[in-house]
Amino acid sequence: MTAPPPFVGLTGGIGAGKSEALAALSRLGAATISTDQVVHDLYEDPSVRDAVVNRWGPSVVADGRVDRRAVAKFAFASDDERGWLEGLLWPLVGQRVAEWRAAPRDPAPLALVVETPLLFEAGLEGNYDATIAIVADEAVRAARAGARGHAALDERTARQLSQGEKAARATYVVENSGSLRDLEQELSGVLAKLNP
Ligand SMILES: CC(C)(COP(=O)(O)OP(=O)(O)OC[C@H]1O[C@@H](n2cnc3c(N)ncnc32)[C@H](O)[C@@H]1O)[C@@H](O)C(=O)NCCC(=O)NCCS
Ligand SMILES: Nc1ncnc2c1ncn2[C@@H]1O[C@H](COP(=O)(O)OP(=O)(O)OP(=O)(O)O)[C@@H](O)[C@H]1O
Repeated sequence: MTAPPPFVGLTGGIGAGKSEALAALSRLGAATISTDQVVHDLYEDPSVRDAVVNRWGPSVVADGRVDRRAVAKFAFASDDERGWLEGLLWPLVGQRVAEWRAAPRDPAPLALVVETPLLFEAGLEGNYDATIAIVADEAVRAARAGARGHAALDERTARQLSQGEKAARATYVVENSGSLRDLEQELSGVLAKLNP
């Protein structure tokens, strides 16, 4: 029997380029999943929608759908509120990722890569065969994140480890201050190391 593909956690600061890295890894032959996207999908689940309405009231729903900007304002207002939301969502995200990981794939991908912004903060590194931190110059990252217009950007940042701490803990550190082509090339090197 051949060994299963390496199970890899990908993280990085807000705006460092995690989503672009995930897209590049997919082009290079990895199977990928984004926990941010899983969270977005979970908000379509009526039981999740009802739970956030029960907690914060009807203003978190617009036209029948959860308004994530409104949720962010409530969730990042205090550690208790943020902790409540993470307690609701993280087990559900874990279940979805486990199902995704177990799905049969033919041909086998070069790696199974999970984008997880809070990988180290949540203590998940032991779940993975290897971890990748995407980092970018602070000014580049701030400009990219600022352009996104995230609600409660400072509070999100405060809940995360610094780029330096993420990089120190990761198996591989990938610099993304240059072009998308440079990013893909670096990630190609990481995939080669993961598949000696
Ligand atoms: C607060 C929510 C509604 C904001 O949605 P929004 O579309 O504005 O942002 P999105 O989900 O795309 O996240 C963008 C970035 O924000 C940061 N972020 C998201 N959740 C958190 C958090 N709990 N703590 C710190 N940073 C966070 C991450 O860097 C992430 O990449 C949403 O992020 C959420 O429900 N977060 C709680 C669940 C969680 O912890 N998700 C992280 C992955 S499991
Ligand atoms: N190397 C690059 N060259 C040009 N633009 C880039 C590069 N890397 C990322 N970007 C752009 O910067 C923005 C943020 O990148 P991306 O969404 O991949 O980061 P992220 O870490 O997933 O961000 P978030 O934390 O906001 O989810 C996007 O608009 C993306 O297209």
